[in-house]
Amino acid sequence: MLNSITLPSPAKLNLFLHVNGRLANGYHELQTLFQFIDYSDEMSFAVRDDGNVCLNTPIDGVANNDNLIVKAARLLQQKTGCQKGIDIELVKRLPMGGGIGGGSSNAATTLMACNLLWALNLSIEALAKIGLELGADVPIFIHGKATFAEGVGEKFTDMEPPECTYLVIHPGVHVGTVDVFTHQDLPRDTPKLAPTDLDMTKVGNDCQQIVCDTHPQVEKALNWLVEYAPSRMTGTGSCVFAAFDSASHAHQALLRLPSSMTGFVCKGCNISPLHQAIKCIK
Ligand SMILES: C[C@@](CO)(OP(=O)(O)O)[C@H](O)COP(=O)(O)OP(=O)(O)OC[C@H]1O[C@@H](n2ccc(N)nc2=O)[C@H](O)[C@@H]1O
Ligand SMILES: Nc1ncnc2c1ncn2[C@@H]1O[C@H](COP(=O)(O)OP(=O)(O)O)[C@@H](O)[C@H]1O
Repeated sequence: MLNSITLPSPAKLNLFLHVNGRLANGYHELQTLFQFIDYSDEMSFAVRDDGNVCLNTPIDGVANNDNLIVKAARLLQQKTGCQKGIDIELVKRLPMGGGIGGGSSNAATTLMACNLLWALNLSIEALAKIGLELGADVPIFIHGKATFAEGVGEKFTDMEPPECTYLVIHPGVHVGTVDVFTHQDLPRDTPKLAPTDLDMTKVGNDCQQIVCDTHPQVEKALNWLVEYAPSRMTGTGSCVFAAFDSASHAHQALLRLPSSMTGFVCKGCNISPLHQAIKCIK
């Protein structure tokens, strides 16, 4: 019986992001293409018999009770009546509030790991439904395949975009998702696309302009990156990315990055590194 496990908790990019409308509950209807990247936090889990959920590596500025990791494990206990607990260690690499989904990914990895270690045998669909209660982006990390997502991000049509090499830049600012979605100037009326009609040359990120207006550092990062390749923001920001024709060209550009920004080179993955790792264990 498996008692402990170490898993990656990868980031995602929104290769495009359209806002199609606003629902009565204030949430927005979106269309987006999610792709995972091979740049991840690392999470280790070990079963406890006393029922406690212990995150032994707290994140600065995030109380453990507010941490999506702890919330995910407790929600799973509550949904299943499981009496077991869990010790969790996190190595944080993903910038927070960067639109690359670190918190949501950590929650998804926790749900997947506890499902295995507590021998709950919940399906991916059941875990994704539980994950949606924690955040709109959690289900995609449980789904684990690059996908065209609709609704608030829970209706999926799987796709296989090219697994490009990306340079991802963090402009050194945090952008709050709520601030973007409550901004009066956010365009909210982009017509819906049929997934089969998706043409990547004709789509963009509807949140990008207002984030550039409110956070000039994001615009600066986009303008720096566009000298090398077409650049775009992911999610509600603040990270921006561009596809490069080789890892060495991306690393050469990274060496010239202004000191106010940080960045990393990664590769797009149409199967999440989390799911690749779990497949190797099973
Ligand atoms: C828009 C995306 C695209 O990937 O942005 P990023 O957060 O990744 O940048 C995500 O769907 C975000 O997902 P997530 O970060 O899990 O959002 P949640 O915690 O569920 O919601 C945070 C807040 O964003 C707003 N929100 C979120 C999702 C959505 N479809 N409509 C919204 O209006 C709501 O105000 C909500 O209170
Ligand atoms: N495990 C976690 N990792 C990162 N952020 C978390 C976590 N738990 C809660 N949060 C909160 O969620 C916010 C958004 O984090 P994150 O998911 O990294 O950004 P984004 O949604 O922009 O991709 C953070 O600023 C933090 O306050």
